[in-house]
Amino acid sequence: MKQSVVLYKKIPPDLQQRLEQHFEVRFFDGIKAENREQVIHALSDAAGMIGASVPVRADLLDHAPHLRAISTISVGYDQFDVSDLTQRRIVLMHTPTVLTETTADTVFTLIMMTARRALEMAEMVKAGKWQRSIGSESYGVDVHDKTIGILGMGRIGAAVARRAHAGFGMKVLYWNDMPNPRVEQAYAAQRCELEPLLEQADFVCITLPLTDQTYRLINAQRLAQMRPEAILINGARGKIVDQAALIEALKNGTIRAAGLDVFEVEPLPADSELLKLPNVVALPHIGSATHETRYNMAACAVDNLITALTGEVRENSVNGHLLR
Ligand SMILES: NC(=O)C1=CN([C@@H]2O[C@H](COP(=O)(O)OP(=O)(O)OC[C@H]3O[C@@H](n4cnc5c(N)ncnc54)[C@H](OP(=O)(O)O)[C@@H]3O)[C@@H](O)[C@H]2O)C=CC1
Ligand SMILES: O=CC(=O)O
Repeated sequence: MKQSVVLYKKIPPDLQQRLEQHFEVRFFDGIKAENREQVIHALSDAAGMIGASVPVRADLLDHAPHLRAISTISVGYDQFDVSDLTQRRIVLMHTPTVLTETTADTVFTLIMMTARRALEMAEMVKAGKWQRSIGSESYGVDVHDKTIGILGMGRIGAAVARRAHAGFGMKVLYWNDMPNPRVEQAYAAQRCELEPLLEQADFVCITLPLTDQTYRLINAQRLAQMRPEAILINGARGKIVDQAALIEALKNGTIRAAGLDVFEVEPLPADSELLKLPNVVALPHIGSATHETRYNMAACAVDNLITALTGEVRENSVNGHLLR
């Protein structure tokens, strides 16, 4: 008899078929109040789960006594309590690498849009308000030859550093718990403490995971350490920034602008003050959202679940090494 798995995000039909070759698949379009009882029922004999964008914690896991693997269609895994999963002997799989370049492109999109005020200017043109040559009040700032400060020099941070160094001639500073000799050599990146990085960078880019240590890392005090001309880019997780403090800093000119793909609460409420600020570019968490990359992530996650439940986990596991 096939093992049963809960699929809680829509994936391309050919990938669902690949799953179905190995498992009995019970599909749910997300996990929400309306279908929670049915999900819990399906979890009662499930060996695996695969999906994204939903916290999967003890309130669900307590109903899944046979669960052995969860495959998240994301690289970030802050929706999970890894030590609880490990205690339950559930392996957590994720999708690093396949989304690195696309997410770095999104970070650079935010850098360009905020620096050149592309959204404001495009909205002005669309509104039919472009009636004469623009004046200095509408100018942006250069990106090339500036200093970028990258918080979290992992996969995505390094891909951002490559674009900054090779494409824009930028000086690269970074803050990371361990040195990254490869980026130091390849992109002349310099590792620094957080405070000097914040004091020097024209662009501060967050590419860190959300953890207890990084929660609200960028608070009012750290925003005040940034240059008034500096731009904050968050392509990682909203909760790494104190959003109320950021709104204040953007309103009172502590920093120039912010480019945000992620927010404390998602979807960002339509009445958020952030949306009223002209110096904010807000995207709906689209870091990896291209057809190619989302397909590759789903394929990676499907293969991860198959390996975790039928083979030997060698890569893409968050806690596999703790379970051997
Ligand atoms: N907006 C979007 O759609 C997307 C957002 N993301 C987010 O981006 C994050 C980063 O992804 P990725 O680059 O693949 O992950 P990596 O693990 O490769 O990089 C994270 C880096 O941050 C460092 N780091 C972690 N904690 C700290 C800390 N407390 N202090 C200093 N450095 C720290 C890590 O160092 P070390 O390894 O030495 O601990 C590592 O170098 C993901 O966790 C996810 O949340 C990812 C993809 C898309
Ligand atoms: O936010 C996206 C991810 O893959 O993590």
